[in-house]
Amino acid sequence: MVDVVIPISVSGIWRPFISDNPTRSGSIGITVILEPYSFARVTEGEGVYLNGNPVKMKNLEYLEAKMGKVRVNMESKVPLGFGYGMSASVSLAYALGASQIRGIDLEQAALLAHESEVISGNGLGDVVSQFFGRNIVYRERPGFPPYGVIRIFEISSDDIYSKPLEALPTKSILQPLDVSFTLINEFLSNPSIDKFFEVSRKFTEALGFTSPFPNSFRKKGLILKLGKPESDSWIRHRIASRGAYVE
Ligand SMILES: Nc1ncnc2c1ncn2[C@@H]1O[C@H](COP(=O)(O)OP(=O)(O)OP(=O)(O)O)[C@@H](O)[C@H]1O
Ligand SMILES: CC(C)(CO)[C@@H](O)C(=O)[O-]
Repeated sequence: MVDVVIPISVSGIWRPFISDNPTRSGSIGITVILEPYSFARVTEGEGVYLNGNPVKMKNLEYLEAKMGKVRVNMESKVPLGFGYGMSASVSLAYALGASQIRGIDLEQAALLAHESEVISGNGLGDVVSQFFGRNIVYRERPGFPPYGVIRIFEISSDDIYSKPLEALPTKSILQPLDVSFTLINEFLSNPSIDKFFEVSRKFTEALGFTSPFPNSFRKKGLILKLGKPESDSWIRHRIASRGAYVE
């Protein structure tokens, strides 16, 4: 029996880089790593369950084929498909848990989770950010290390809120926009939580996603907001100071 702990990841800027090699594919961009963590118990058996519901996705078929079947019971405070990087979290939970049961190196398992995300088209930078990252992650070069390169910004906040709106496919947000480079540089010139929200709002608006709330942006099917909202129906987050780990 293995317990795995995984943070949420929400990208505010991204630019896809897809090649024939899934290890080298991914995205550059800026991503905030958030609590609450998801918890997964991985055991011998089969079937992946998120908050008691069976999960079927291509990522898991890939991981089952590469690592053999295991059973994953996962609990998360945020839903799958909205933009919280949950497909990467489920894949990482599977891969990290199975690695301990089958005697596979942890980083090799994370690579398989990254490949499963790229091949299924569900995510590009989430596994790298959740596994190697914490706080705010700048993916300078796309792909899994050593091809991929990340830089971590030690920024903290416990004043972040999200509102899940709807599940949307990742392909609806993969249009490559050149403005991503300008906005990444804008963040790098003054890295702070306020700047992260400012550049993320500009980037997601350029993609056609708008938020009616102040100090916020819409990433795919969710709104991420800095500062307490007027209504209570939001999920509260703290920036996570640790990436995914096996307990
Ligand atoms: N109940 C469900 N709701 C949403 N998606 C589901 C569900 N069950 C299985 N899926 C599958 O889960 C995957 C969700 O991947 P997706 O990348 O959209 O989610 P995410 O990781 O939460 O978002 P993002 O990658 O934008 O952060 C899809 O392949 C979808 O088909
Ligand atoms: C493509 C993406 C925005 C989906 O959440 C994410 O995986 C990322 O930042 O690469």
